Amino acid sequence: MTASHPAHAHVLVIDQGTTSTRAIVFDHHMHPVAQAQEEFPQIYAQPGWVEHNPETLWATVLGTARAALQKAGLAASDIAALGIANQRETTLIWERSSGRPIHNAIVWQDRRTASICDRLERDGHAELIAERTGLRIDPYFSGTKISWMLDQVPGARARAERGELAFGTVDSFLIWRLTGGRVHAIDATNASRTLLCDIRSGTWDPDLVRLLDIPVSLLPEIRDSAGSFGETLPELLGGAIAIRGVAGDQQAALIGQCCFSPGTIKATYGTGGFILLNTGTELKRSKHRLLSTIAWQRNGVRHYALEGSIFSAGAAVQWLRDGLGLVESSAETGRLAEAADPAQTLYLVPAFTGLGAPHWDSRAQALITGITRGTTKKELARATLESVGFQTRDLLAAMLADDDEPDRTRSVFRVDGGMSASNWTMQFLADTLDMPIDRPAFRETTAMGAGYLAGLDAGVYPEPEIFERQWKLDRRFMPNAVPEDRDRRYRGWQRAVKLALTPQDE
Ligand SMILES: Nc1ncnc2c1ncn2[C@@H]1O[C@H](COP(=O)(O)OP(=O)(O)O)[C@@H](O)[C@H]1O
Ligand SMILES: O=P(O)(O)OC[C@H](O)CO
Repeated sequence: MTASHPAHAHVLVIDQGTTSTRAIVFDHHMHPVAQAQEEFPQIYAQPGWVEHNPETLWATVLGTARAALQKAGLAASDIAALGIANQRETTLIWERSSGRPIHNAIVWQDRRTASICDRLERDGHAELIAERTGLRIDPYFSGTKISWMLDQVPGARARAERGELAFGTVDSFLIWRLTGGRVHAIDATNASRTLLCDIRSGTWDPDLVRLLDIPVSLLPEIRDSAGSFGETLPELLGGAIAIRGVAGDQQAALIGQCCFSPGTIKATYGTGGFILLNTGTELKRSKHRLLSTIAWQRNGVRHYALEGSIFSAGAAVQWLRDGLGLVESSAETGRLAEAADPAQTLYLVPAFTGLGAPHWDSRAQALITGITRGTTKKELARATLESVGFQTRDLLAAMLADDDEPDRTRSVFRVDGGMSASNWTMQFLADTLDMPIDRPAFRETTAMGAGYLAGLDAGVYPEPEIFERQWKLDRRFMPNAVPEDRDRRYRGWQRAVKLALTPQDE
């Protein structure tokens, strides 16, 4: 990107996501030069539970990082910095002495702590938690998952109190393993998803730590997203590499999409869907059940975002493919949707792991409405893809209602994630939101964002004003729906959602 940098100043990124781990090597112009990816199994031990085997995560991290370096024909000494992006909220606790986890990682989608959340809600803590953390009481976040592990794994609480255990989200766990236990740290974006961090100051909140009964010795140190996280053990990647950029994957995508200005939005459609609106250095509060979250922290200065979190986006497509066996590949859903009968109005509310923003109903049940004798997999595929558009419209409406400058907010909406490959879904999104949707040429924006943070800290990549010039459009989807049809269909979606929500008297 700047001609003065030596050609060996590459950046390696590990993107540890919900269903797969990717590693990408970028050169000093921020061009990707090699990539490796490995999927890993999801563990559904009980209904509503989702776990990952930490050793499998670690194996995929090492495997993909080594493979990417090898494909690039580079050695560790060619890498100026390592960046990490990770699935957020997913919770691990491990032994400080051995680095061995005491339990499988409890994944962000896991609902097992719904009753702990009910108790917090009943005891009147919602306001305090929202004020300090920008979050809501929901099993999604790490805090109640930590409490659950301490209470359910035999001996864990006593060991934690003796200082023998360490907690971390996936970034912390990887930093611990990569540095051989020398660094126990978390970046500010990941900390902001734990339910324990005061996002006004970027520090652990003693009241919340006490409320959830979590020994302070468990907690990692909160650091800038662009900054030093130690060095990898030389034997892991063939030489020591400095870890200099860390961010939760959704925040990393916001950076990779160059949404640096307040009012810009990115939406990532992977397993879930996450829509983030940059609100600058101002911490904005939502009146419409969105989250406030740290977008990144650099030189101790925090930037913030409003976030709408959709728990099932691509997950619903995966269900059609792997659960029902209706399609062989995810991409087939677009072709089926295209051929669906326009006269049928089917709705799928994909509350497979409850509903996130703006409903926050962890017990909501998935449902399909409008089935007739004429319904085929074509209409079901269309309803599945449409559910992503409808859920996004729910969230955009909340963002615009929270916004003092809604016109500015309607100017930049950039998409990425596996599902953004679906032209049919992106056109439906533009139609439903009634605004243009921009898809970038380089879609690994999560890795790009973490790589940018690491390269920026290493002095290899330039400041945001220059970096954002490299963002390139692949395709703009223009809205093209008949307003009456669009709004009638959306009202039908809203009716279907009402049926999926837990009745108030339960
Ligand atoms: N052409 C497509 N049409 C619809 N869904 C797709 C398409 N390609 C990928 N997906 C969905 O995108 C998801 C994978 O996206 P990815 O960003 O890799 O997810 P994650 O980071 O959560 O692991 C899967 O759920 C898959 O079903
Ligand atoms: O790994 P992804 O892309 O599904 O993202 C998961 C989110 O970080 C959960 O909050």
